[in-house]
This record gives sequence, structure tokens and C-alpha cells, in this order.
Amino acid sequence: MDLLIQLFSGLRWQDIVDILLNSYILFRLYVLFRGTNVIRMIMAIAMLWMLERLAVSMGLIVTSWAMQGIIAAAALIVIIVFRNEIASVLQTRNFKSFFWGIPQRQIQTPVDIIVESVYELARRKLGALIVLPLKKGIESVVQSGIPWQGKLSREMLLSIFWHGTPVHDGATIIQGDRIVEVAAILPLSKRGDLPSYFGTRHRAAVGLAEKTDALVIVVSEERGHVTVFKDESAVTISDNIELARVLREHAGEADAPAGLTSHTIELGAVALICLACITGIWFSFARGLETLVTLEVPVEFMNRDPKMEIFAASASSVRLQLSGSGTLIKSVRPDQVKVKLNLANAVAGRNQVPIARDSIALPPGIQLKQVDPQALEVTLDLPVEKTLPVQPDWTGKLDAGLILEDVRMVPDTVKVVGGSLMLENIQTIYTEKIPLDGIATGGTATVSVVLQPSSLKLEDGRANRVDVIYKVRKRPDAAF
Ligand SMILES: Nc1ncnc2c1ncn2[C@@H]1O[C@H](COP(=O)(O)OP(=O)(O)OP(=O)(O)O)[C@@H](O)[C@H]1O
Repeated sequence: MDLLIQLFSGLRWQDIVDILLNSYILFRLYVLFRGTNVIRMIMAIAMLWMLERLAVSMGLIVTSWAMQGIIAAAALIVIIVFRNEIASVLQTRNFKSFFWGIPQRQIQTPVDIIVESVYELARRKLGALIVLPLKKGIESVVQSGIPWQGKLSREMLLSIFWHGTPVHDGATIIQGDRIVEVAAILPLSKRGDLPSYFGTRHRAAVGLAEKTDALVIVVSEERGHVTVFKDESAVTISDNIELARVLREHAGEADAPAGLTSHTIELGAVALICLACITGIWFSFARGLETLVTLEVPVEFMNRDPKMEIFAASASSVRLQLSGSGTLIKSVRPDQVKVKLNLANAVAGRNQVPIARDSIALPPGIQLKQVDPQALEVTLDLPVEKTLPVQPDWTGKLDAGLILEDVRMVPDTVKVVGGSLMLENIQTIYTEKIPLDGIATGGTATVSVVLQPSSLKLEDGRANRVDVIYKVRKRPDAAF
């Protein structure tokens, strides 16, 4: 339970959209290929993929490598072997049905036309083999005959099975209200318990019925009987009404009234399975493969006393070690990670401010492993202005015979801004070092003043430049 809470905690709205969107795409793929062999192969590949993930998580290197190869080969096989089935699914669906709605499995089959034609064929002793596929595809077991795409009519059926027609041999396949194929070759059953009068036409019907969920009607050329094959059963029907009932029952699911039909239950279950699969895949990507990353994040200071200013901080950024799945870690943008230190309790002077977990904002799914440093020293003070005299900071030595006669600073004072505590201890401000070596005559040195500590600032708009005007003269006692 704890594990579940941990897994689902921090789920972002983007993650929920991600899972729902992909579950819907998977569900639409199922709806599109429902009843075909393609969907069964895709499910088998999905199972293999899950096993492959399991092998990876268990560290079975060769097994996962081999499974990857099998999955790639299986995907290729699906495309090659089922290309006709894929093409026919894509051709028979309109653009809207890719995204919305549940396409009817079958357009209503005109049962009466079939019944009427079948008994007419029987009366005329014209042998016939008619296939009405249902959910499962038949493409993988039927050797394709001649594509037809003609609207079903009594006349068309009679003419197809008329002896003089080149297409009368083999089976005619009806989908919805169309004859889609003629002269198709069905798989012969190998059953040994079939009646002796079942020749190849009947065996072909038995063969297809046992391999698929199609219903097959045979009109015997020899006896003029009409036999219906479905699954394991073979029923000879001599009554129009009974045949119509059987055919309607076969196509029943497509015509079933709205409500909680097995069809609705099936789609509901598939929708849940899609959601579960995508959630599982999402977690394996988003929460698996823990990755560590170290980020240098600038610190923001919050809630300080408005009268005070931050004059110094031991660091302006902190190093955060973060962990999360590789995918999430890669998607982290620097602006999503923030360190905000609360200075509400800070006082004038030096403050030790710990970097607590709640002062760090992380994107969901990312965990904090380490913070370095764990606290910052922040110096707060009341900013004040102070005028300080400027003194030159001479360095080196004048020539032995020279002395500095007069030194004047322009300006001789500067106004600085700094913390009140700090400025209490500063009485003078010095220029940068001015070398005396090599000076032979008077002159002017333009230098800057040293603002130490660095939080010390010159008053607003003031350029850091002072002129040191000096005169040099010979020592009266110097030897010439
Ligand atoms: N595998 C097959 N797929 C499709 N049609 C087949 C297949 N084998 C045979 N047929 C059809 O069955 C016809 C042969 O029927 P055959 O007389 O052998 O069977 P039967 O079961 O005795 O039928 P009938 O009672 O009509 O004579 C072929 O001309 C052909 O049209």
C-alpha cells in the first residue's frame, strides 16, 4: 500500500494526460483491428515486450537481448504476413472511425437474400460454398481467391455458382452486404469422423469452421441439401425460416440493441486493460531506472525585514543532488528547481540559515538526495550612508633624495553606503595602492578607492575615481 502511495504521489497533470492519451490510442488500435489476427499478434508482441522488460529489470542481459530480437522479427512478420488484413482494415474504415466511435463489426447482412439464393441454388442443384466471417479474421487460413466487391443480390449469387462461370469453384465470402471475394480456397478438415458423403466442399466448410468463428453454408450439388457449419457443428437445414434464424443469430452481435451487451462488456474490459498496460509502461519509464543528477541552483532570499539589506551571504547558490527516473530527470528544466530561504527570523548581523527541505521546490517525481552546503551564513544590516575621508595608500619608496611635500585628494571624502554595524568600524577609506617608485616630480594620480568589504558601495551614481595630487621636492640635506 505504501509502495502504491509512493508510486502515485507527485503524479503531475501532464502524467495523467500522458497515460490517458496513450491508453486511448491503444484502445482505438484495438477497436480498429478488433476481430483480426493482427490484434492477436500485437497482443502477443505486447506480452513479449513485458517479458523483455522483466528480463531487463532482473538483469538477464542475454535473455532481454534475445527477446528484443524476437520482438523486432515478430513486428516485421506481422507487417509482412498480415499486410492484406492491415490494408483491408485501413481501407474499410473511414477517417473519423480512427479517432471516434465504435465501427460496426458488420454492416447488416441481408439475410433474406442469402436464404432465398441458397434454396434457389439447392433447387437447381448448383453446388455452393458461402462464408460469413464474424470476429476473427479468416485471411490467414483462406487462400485468397478473386476480389469481388459487389453488392450482394440473389442474381449475383446465382450467377457466381452457375457452372458456366469461371469463378463458380471455391468459396464466396460475404461481408456485410457485399460479396468481397469469390473462388477462395478454404483449409480442408483432417477430421476422420465426418460422414462419408462429405466430399471436399463439405470438408473445406468443416475446416474453416473449426479454425475460425465464421459460418459456412454448403449447398450440395449432389443432394441439393443446405448444410450450415459453425464451430464443430454441421446442421442440415431444409427450412427457410430456420436458416434465416441461424444466420441472424450468427450476425446477432452486430445487430444487438444498445445496452450492456457482451460487446459493450468486451470494450469496457479492453479499455481497462489498455489503461492498466499504459499505466504500467508509464511507471516502468517514469519511475524505473533511478538516475542521479547534481544541479547548481541559485538561492532566493525571501521575507527579510524590508528595512534591512543582505550585505553578505556565504554562497549565492547551492548544489542539489536529485534523483528520479532517467526520463524525468532529463526533462527537468533549471527554472523548475528553486531554493527559497526564509529570512523572516533573521536579525541584523550574521545569521545561520539552514537549507531545509521545505525551502526547496522540485518538480513532481524528483527526490532530493543531498544539499551542499546545508546552511548559509547571511549578513543582514540596516543600510546607512557615511562620509569617510579618503587616504592614499602609498607603496614602495621614493628616490633617496626626494620627499613628498604636499598631497591633496580630490575629493577628499566619499559618501559610502553600507550596513550600520559594519560602518561603525570604518573611519577611513583608502585608495588602491599607488607606487612611489619612479616618481621624480609632482603630478596627479587618478585611482579608485577600495571598497572593503565588498558589500560597501559608493553612493548612487558616484564614479569610483579620486585624484591624488602630489608634490615632490628634493631633501634639503640631499647630496648632489
Ligand atoms: N478447399 C476448397 N476450398 C473451396 N472450395 C472447395 C475446396 N475443395 C473443393 N471445393 C469445391 O468443392 C467442389 C468439389 O466438391 P465435392 O463434390 O468434392 O464435394 P462434396 O462435399 O461432395 O460436395 P457436393 O455434395 O456438392 O458434391 C469443387 O469443385 C470446389 O468448387
